[in-house]
Amino acid sequence: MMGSGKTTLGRQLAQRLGYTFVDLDEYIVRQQGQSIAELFAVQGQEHFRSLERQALQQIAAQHQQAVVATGGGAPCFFDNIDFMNRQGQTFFLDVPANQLASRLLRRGQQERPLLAGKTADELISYLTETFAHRKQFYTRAKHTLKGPAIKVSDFLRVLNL
Ligand SMILES: Nc1ncnc2c1ncn2[C@@H]1O[C@H](COP(=O)(O)OP(=O)(O)O)[C@@H](O)[C@H]1O
Ligand SMILES: O=C(O)C1=C[C@@H](OP(=O)(O)O)[C@@H](O)[C@H](O)C1
Ligand SMILES: [Mg+2]
Repeated sequence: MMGSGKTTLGRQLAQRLGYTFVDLDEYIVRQQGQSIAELFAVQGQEHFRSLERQALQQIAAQHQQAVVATGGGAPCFFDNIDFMNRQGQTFFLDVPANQLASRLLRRGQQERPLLAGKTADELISYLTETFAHRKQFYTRAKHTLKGPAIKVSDFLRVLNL
């Protein structure tokens, strides 16, 4: 989910493993020359989802040893979760919705078009409902890390490193 720490922890994990780090959102922003908010506003979410799928496949073809942080929606569209499971290890960061909301309130909302303009109450409702719908995709990841504050050492333990 948004705010679970994919970008932050993915970057730290890659550094610890000596792997390349790729953030799917950052890759798309650089490739398209537009922010995530602009992409949603100008061409719509559907177009963003197709760019996201294309980027995921490009990144997989470009790297052998990389940590990839996806956006929270990526595993929930097309066959992306199956595709990712075929490429390597996949992790679901299962962070409670109230924790996501407190991390994302205000600053985190601005750069995330799905959250922009929501009050605190609207944010918690949206995250709770979206999480409930998306769980069926997230739980197909090979590994789940659960808790309010997941750490890099949690990934390493699961990978026996
Ligand atoms: N493990 C963590 N513990 C506490 N706060 C975190 C953790 N990971 C990320 N954060 C904070 O939560 C916010 C969202 O993190 P981010 O890595 O962008 O999440 P995502 O990429 O999953 O949306 C940031 O403000 C970040 O500093
Ligand atoms: O959950 C989502 O649908 C989205 C998550 C975002 O990434 P983060 O999960 O890194 O915030 C970004 O891809 C876009 O705003 C949509
Ligand atoms: Mg991110």
